[in-house]
Amino acid sequence: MSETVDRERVAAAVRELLLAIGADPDSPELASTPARVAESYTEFFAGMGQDPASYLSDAIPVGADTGELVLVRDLTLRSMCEHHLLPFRGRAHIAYRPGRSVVGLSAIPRVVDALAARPQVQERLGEQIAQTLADGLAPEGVLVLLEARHGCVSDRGVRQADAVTVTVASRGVLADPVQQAAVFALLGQGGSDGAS
Ligand SMILES: Nc1nc2c(ncn2[C@@H]2O[C@H](COP(=O)(O)OP(=O)(O)OP(=O)(O)O)[C@@H](O)[C@H]2O)c(=O)[nH]1
Ligand SMILES: [Zn+2]
Repeated sequence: MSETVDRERVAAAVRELLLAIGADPDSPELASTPARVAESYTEFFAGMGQDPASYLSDAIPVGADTGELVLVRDLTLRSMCEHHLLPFRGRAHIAYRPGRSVVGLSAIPRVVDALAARPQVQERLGEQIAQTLADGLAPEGVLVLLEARHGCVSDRGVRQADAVTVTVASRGVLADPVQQAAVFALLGQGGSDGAS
């Protein structure tokens, strides 16, 4: 993994930003802020230097032993909206019908994180997760359900503090509404209390 965030450049930009809003970046209160924000940006945008497919290289062959459905639900979703550079946060639920292989369970949140820690829109993020899993696991089907609250919707503009956006991206047999219904039924059986 290579780090692509240039801390010095971010810090210089934040200093400019503080000046632009009429604040004094040299005041004791704000003197460390540009460096702190730069450090935060290395976390927020850590996915920029990552290849999400690399987390799927250790697929576990299972052949006829493969179960019918794998659902990894209630993953923490953290991303950054590309329009306003404000966070959107919630949950990701990933289902797939395996082909000849499955993948270690921890690989799935790593794929989600690598694609989420970039400037994103929710719909594209869901599609990219679905496509990465479809390419890397050759499953019979994939379904990615994301539910998130967007800072740009809750804290500015329309200021809808409770609005949750739900998106679905699917591939293969899980693009079929009847098969999707089985996943939605499982998701409806408790566990998640919605985006947080
Ligand atoms: N489809 C989609 N829209 C998003 C997402 N995140 C933010 N948006 C929307 O992107 C739009 C950006 O609209 P613009 O007109 O360019 O910016 P704006 O004037 O700040 O928009 P308002 O939020 O309506 O004030 C807004 O409607 C946002 O709510 C996302 O993940 N998916
Ligand atoms: Zn936004």
